Formats: sequence, structure tokens, C-alpha cells
Amino acid sequence: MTAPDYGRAFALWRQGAAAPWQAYTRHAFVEGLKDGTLPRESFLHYLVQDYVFLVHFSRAWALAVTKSRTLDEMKAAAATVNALVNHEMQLHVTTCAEAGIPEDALFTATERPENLAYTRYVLDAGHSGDLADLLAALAPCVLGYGEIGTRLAAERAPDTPYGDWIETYGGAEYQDLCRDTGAMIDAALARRIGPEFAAAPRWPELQAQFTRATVLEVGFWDMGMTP
Ligand SMILES: Cc1ncc(CN)c(N)n1
Repeated sequence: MTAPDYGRAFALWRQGAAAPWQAYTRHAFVEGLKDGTLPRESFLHYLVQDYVFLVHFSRAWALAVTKSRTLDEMKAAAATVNALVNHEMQLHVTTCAEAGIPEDALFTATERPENLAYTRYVLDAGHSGDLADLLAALAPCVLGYGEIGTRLAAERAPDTPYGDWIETYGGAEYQDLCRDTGAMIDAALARRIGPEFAAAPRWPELQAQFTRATVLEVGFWDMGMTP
């Protein structure tokens, strides 16, 4: 199955991080969602941690609004904040409520170190750099789940109990967000480092940021498998 088209910069970054990207998008946790063998306890533990993750990720996308230089950049970043806090997190709230975990317990959950490392790494990339640095660190999160969702929607076992999760990330709304984010990244990089991304002096550092965030995604799945 070919990877979905989320823009030029993403295609280059993904290729530059081939081994960790494979480890992230084909992780045992992901395969367990696909065939339904992931233990429920692991899934719920992951969802609680992921709720906290999304709180901090929303803060990072809000930082992208303040790092923007055009209204189009601001609109794209603000749309992602909205998608995270008003749509994606609803999956976590609803699924956890059905399992007897109330939303206030989600908001106050103790973060696992793998979670803390990832979110604070991304926030620091944004605070210490510009929008290009921040987007390189944010891209594996948004676009990786888009790629995973697309594949799982096509390959899932019909009776996996994780259909809601797969539909959230494989569905049209999330896929539109991925395409918009990919286009926003391409435009933001062209504006800051020129249209020939991979030839720009800053490219190796942006690639390193994308690769580090991808490795932290692998750690997040590992964490999910050890409640
Ligand atoms: C850890 C993680 N990475 C990515 C996503 C998709 N927004 C997420 N919900 N959680």
C-alpha cells in the first residue's frame, strides 16, 4: 500500500527517517489495534496518557499560531488546535467514560516519562526555534496517525473492537486535516528556507527534529504496551 500524499516536505522527512518511521507506523501496538489482539487494559492506559499528550500537543499547536508570519499560517495552526481539543479528544473522553473513567481523571492523570519526554521536546523545539523547527517536530504526530489510520481502515479485522479509533484517524475529517497540515508545512518551509527544501542549509537539523519526534512516537507505543 502506498503512503498517503501529505506534501513534499513530509515525503522527504519520512524517507530520511525510514527505519524509525517503519518502527512507529508498524509497531506491535498498531498491529494489535488492527487485528483486535491488543489487550483492553493497554488500550485504556494508552488513551488516558494520550489525552494528556493531546493537551500539551494542543499547546504546541497554539504556539504555532504565535510563531506564524501570515494569516494563512495562523488559520491552519488554529484549525489544528480546534481539531485536537474539540474533535480528536472526544474519542478519548467517550471511550474512557464508557469504561468508567471520568474526564477529570484524564486531565489530572500522572504523565508517564515517555509522554513527558515527547510533549516537552516538541514544545522546546518550538520555543527555542521558529515555525519550521516546530513543524518538523509536530509532523510525525499528525501525519503518522493519518498514515496509520489509512492503512488500518483498509486492512482491519472486521471484528476488531478498536473500530472507533481506526475510523477517527482513517476518516475523512482527519485525512483532510493531514492534507491541510502537509500543505501548510510546505508553504511555511518554502517561505523560510526556500522551495528546494532538501538543499537548504537548515534541512539536516529539520530532518533530525522529525526523526527524534518519530523515535519518541515509538517510545509512546512501547509505553502503551506496559500499563
Ligand atoms: C502520541 C500521539 N501521537 C499522535 C497522535 C495523533 N494526533 C496522538 N493522538 N498521540
